[in-house]
Amino acid sequence: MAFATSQVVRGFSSSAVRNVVIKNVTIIGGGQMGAGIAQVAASTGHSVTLVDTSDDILKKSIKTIEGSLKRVVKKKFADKPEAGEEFIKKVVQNVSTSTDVESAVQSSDLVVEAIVENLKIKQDLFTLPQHTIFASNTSSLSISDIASSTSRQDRFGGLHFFNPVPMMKLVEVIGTPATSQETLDSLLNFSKVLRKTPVSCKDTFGFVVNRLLVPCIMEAIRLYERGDASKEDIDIAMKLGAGHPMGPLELADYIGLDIINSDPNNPLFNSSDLLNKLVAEGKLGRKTGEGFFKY
Ligand SMILES: CCCCCCC[C@H](O)CC(=O)SCCNC(=O)CCNC(=O)[C@H](O)C(C)(C)COP(=O)([O-])OP(=O)([O-])OC[C@H]1O[C@@H](n2cnc3c(N)ncnc32)[C@H](O)[C@@H]1OP(=O)([O-])[O-]
Ligand SMILES: NC(=O)c1ccc[n+]([C@@H]2O[C@H](COP(=O)([O-])OP(=O)(O)OC[C@H]3O[C@@H](n4cnc5c(N)ncnc54)[C@H](O)[C@@H]3O)[C@@H](O)[C@H]2O)c1
Repeated sequence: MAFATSQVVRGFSSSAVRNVVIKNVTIIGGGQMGAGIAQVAASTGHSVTLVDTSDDILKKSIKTIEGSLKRVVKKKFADKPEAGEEFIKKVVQNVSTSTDVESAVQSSDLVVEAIVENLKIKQDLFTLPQHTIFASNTSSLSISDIASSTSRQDRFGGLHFFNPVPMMKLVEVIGTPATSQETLDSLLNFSKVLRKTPVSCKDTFGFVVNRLLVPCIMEAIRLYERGDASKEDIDIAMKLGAGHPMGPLELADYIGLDIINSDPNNPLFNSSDLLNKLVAEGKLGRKTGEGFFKY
């Protein structure tokens, strides 16, 4: 770990901020989001350790990263396919895997948690070395609640990426009242090093994007559930009428219906019988081959 002074970091008016230079990153959870975060961190020269509960899952995560990198290099190295192959090799070499969370975090400057959306499981994760910054990629849980299980709340924040991580430019950086300025600066700076655009947000429910996006998705589900419009027409309407790249039902499948439904009792998100039924049947969207649509 080292400290750096960088000029104006978005969201802060001071002309010089002190932040931890992040080189070694541990990502816990190698699913859709964890694999994507590992990929962008490794692509920008970080040494990444990806942690999950089994070697089989981790093998799948590396396959996902390789598949996504192939799509990235197809455009980036269109004229130089050999350089593209070399780039993929280098990035994959920057990623090691582990099922032992305690040892994986020992030399980390930053740990990003991207495991299942469950407060208790997130809180139970582990104890960390002193200097490490801990960040959660939670979609909807309170960062303060997750941090409350640790005695390191000054070095704890939210780092909320968007799916698919390699393509989506935004990162929401969330501070709680206990998060130190140095931690916030470090997370903002890290996001920029990943070539993302960070925005700052307080630890408020859904942060910015999900506070606005999830009610839209839920209204789309209810429209369909009531039979007001077909699922295809709802998606076409929002693509062509509102300029969204995906319709809300296609996007729900893309995110994962279990993730959308992870806080069904929240009045802001107000779940639906149809969504509960699909999740209960294991129809979680693209990742299981069926959600609102079949894949
Ligand atoms: C209460 C709980 C809350 C629940 C909600 C949770 C939400 C969560 O917290 C936040 C979110 O993430 S919200 C969700 C936020 N997310 C959204 O809202 C996503 C909305 N969707 C989109 O932005 C677009 O549909 C995509 C970018 C996904 C695909 O683009 P498209 O034009 O429709 O289709 P295309 O032509 O196939 O692809 C175009 C280019 O992208 C490339 N590519 C694609 N995937 C790739 C990957 N994984 N890797 C690498 N590359 C990838 C592809 O190769 C192609 O490259 P080319 O070189 O140009 O040929
Ligand atoms: N899916 C999205 O679009 C999206 C977007 C932004 C944020 N998020 C958030 O990111 C997190 C992960 O979501 P996802 O869609 O990648 O889920 P996912 O189901 O694809 O992946 C979760 C991974 O975590 C692993 N895991 C579970 N418990 C673990 C533990 N104790 N230790 C190590 N690994 C463990 C699982 O094996 C799985 O591989 C959630 O908090 C979610 O709310 C999701």
